Amino acid sequence: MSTATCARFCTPLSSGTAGSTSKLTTGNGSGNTMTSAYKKKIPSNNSTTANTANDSSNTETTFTFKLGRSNGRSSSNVASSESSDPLESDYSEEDPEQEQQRPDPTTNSRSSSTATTTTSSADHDNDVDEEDEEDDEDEEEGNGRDADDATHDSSESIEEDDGNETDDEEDDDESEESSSVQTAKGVRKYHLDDYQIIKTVGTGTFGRVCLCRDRISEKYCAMKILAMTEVIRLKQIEHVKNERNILREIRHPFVISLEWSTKDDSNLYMIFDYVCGGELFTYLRNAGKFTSQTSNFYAAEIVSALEYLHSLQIVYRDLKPENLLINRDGHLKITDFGFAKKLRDRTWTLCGTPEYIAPEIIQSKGHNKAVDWWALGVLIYEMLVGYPPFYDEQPFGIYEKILSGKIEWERHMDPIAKDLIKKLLVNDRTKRLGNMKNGADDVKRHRWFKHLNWNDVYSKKLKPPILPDVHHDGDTKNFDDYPEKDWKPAKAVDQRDLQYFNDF
Ligand SMILES: Nc1ncnc2c1ncn2[C@@H]1O[C@H](COP(=O)(O)OP(=O)(O)OP(=O)(O)O)[C@@H](O)[C@H]1O
Repeated sequence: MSTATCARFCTPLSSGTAGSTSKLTTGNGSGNTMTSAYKKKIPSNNSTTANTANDSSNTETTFTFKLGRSNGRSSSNVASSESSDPLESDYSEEDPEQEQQRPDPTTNSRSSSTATTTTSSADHDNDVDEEDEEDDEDEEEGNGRDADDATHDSSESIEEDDGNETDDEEDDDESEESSSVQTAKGVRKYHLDDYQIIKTVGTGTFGRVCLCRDRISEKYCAMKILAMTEVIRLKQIEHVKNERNILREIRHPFVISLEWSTKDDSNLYMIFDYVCGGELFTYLRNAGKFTSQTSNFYAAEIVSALEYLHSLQIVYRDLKPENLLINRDGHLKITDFGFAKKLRDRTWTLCGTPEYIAPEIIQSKGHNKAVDWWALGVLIYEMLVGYPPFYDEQPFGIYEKILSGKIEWERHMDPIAKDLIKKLLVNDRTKRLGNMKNGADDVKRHRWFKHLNWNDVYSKKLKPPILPDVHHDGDTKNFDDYPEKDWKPAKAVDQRDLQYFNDF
């Protein structure tokens, strides 16, 4: 989710009220109960509305949408359980010549959706024997080692799907409202009361993110507060636990740092460093598009982070400008690990934001970290052009365009950047840059990054193209205002439900 924003270019499904959820049966449109659409303004007076529209595709898949991850952008969590391949049937008669419908860059609308789907084993095996083929450049050679060498138990439930693959949870005693944590300065006993909540800076499906001040260290931090009732209702227990567990494991200059997490009987709490510059999304919409140099800077920091995450077998799965925060020093911090997952092989959870979803996710083929490289291609395109390469007013239209593989190119686009995007937006993931035998090195060695010293990237030695306008570390001017009176205390969950979060 995000702040200061807008709906995405496309609009998912039907409209509703912020914070609620929706269930959609694709096909005849029956079964839709929708959720939320935020209406927000971007600071630059670009007003935006999160439009939503009824979907009318003809499959029998049930989707549950989680909306309102960002102000003005709706995000959706899709749980699909009735069809082994929910989207494929819609693409049999696609028209490859169909003109790409261009988004109006003056609207700041984006719908994001995340889908969780349980598919049949038949589908899972579709791709298992894919092999790499040589591409037209050295850097693209590979053997597709990441692509699909395993089978998967398709009968997993949504929770089981993610939960089973997050077997790195440690037993710990940190599931109290206070806990002792080893810090650089020794053991600290953390309490929720240590944090003085100052202001809401973001909202999400399950709650909100607040700027707060650590009374002990006097540092500003961001507290993500998730109402357990909502997490349970939206069947996101395992995603939230994944998020916490993965965040505890990682440390990287361009990834948000989790300081502490806890719960009480109504909420889950995660405390992060506060990133006061706001979202890259806001800067991009205000600028219209970025120069090749600016895009290159942000892309490089993302490549560095993705390489790190993938080295830990973590697939991020939600790359988009809304989830990229700009720190006071101008460097990026990737946030929102709600869809990140520790992989054993492939995973079948359908998730992401429509414009950023890779073809193999749409086709329920099982996917791996290649989806992040696909999303990087979408992101670089969006930074350079101002809107994403696959656009339609409805998610199914977006999916259709993604599968068609047809991309419209701006005449004056940097040809070297275009070459990289083309190599990332390859439908066959075994030929996708980043997912071949040299992994991230192939991306790092691409000509668009030729001038970079990657150690300098990691060490934040590159000069940031944008320095956020902030006066102090706790400045909230880059975030929208949220009426604080809108927040009612979350309901306490009963003991039985509380057990779902025993290890949080
Ligand atoms: N560490 C942080 N510092 C500053 N702002 C933050 C921080 N973390 C999150 N935010 C703001 O809060 C918003 C919501 O955060 P996040 O996306 O993590 O929440 P979420 O509940 O997972 O959202 P969603 O329901 O869309 O998945 C972000 O888009 C960002 O604008």
